[in-house]
Amino acid sequence: MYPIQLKRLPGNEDVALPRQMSEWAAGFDLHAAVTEPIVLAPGQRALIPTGFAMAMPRELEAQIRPRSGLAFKHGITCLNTPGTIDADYRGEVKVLLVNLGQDPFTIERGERVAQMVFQRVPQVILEEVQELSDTARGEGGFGHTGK
Ligand SMILES: O=c1ccn([C@H]2C[C@H](O)[C@@H](COP(=O)(O)OP(=O)(O)OP(=O)(O)O)O2)c(=O)[nH]1
Ligand SMILES: [Mg+2]
Repeated sequence: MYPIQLKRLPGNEDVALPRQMSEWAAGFDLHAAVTEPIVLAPGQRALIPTGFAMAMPRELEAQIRPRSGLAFKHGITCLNTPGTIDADYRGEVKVLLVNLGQDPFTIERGERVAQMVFQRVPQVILEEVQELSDTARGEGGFGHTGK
């Protein structure tokens, strides 16, 4: 269990903090902290505030992912999915939504607009070399094994 600290930002006492909607849910749903409803026209994007900031151990990241129900029913998704929350970020968590549907979609205050999944990030060291190890795949990619 990793401890994650959440800080509610002023004026958002009425907006729920991230929460799991079932006991084993991978994602914590994020609630919109918009001050008034936002109408997203087809093709339009908007940065949605969530009303909180957080601190997590450095070996973690948080991914902001779409909710499949909003995507399926309304074409609402995260433009930068999965969004990346760095462990050292202390600003408000925001959700970049885009409307890929055919109808305007209204985002109400308190509505669940996305979900946040925590992941461990391996610590790595990048080193520049002149030669890479040989493999059977070599440089083959982008479908070279067939359809
Ligand atoms: O969906 C997102 C994506 C990012 N962020 C915040 C947290 C993250 O740590 C920071 C930077 O995100 P990212 O690295 O994806 O954006 P960038 O364009 O590279 O900005 P920066 O130069 O600030 O790293 O913005 C969000 O609140 N929501
Ligand atoms: Mg960045």
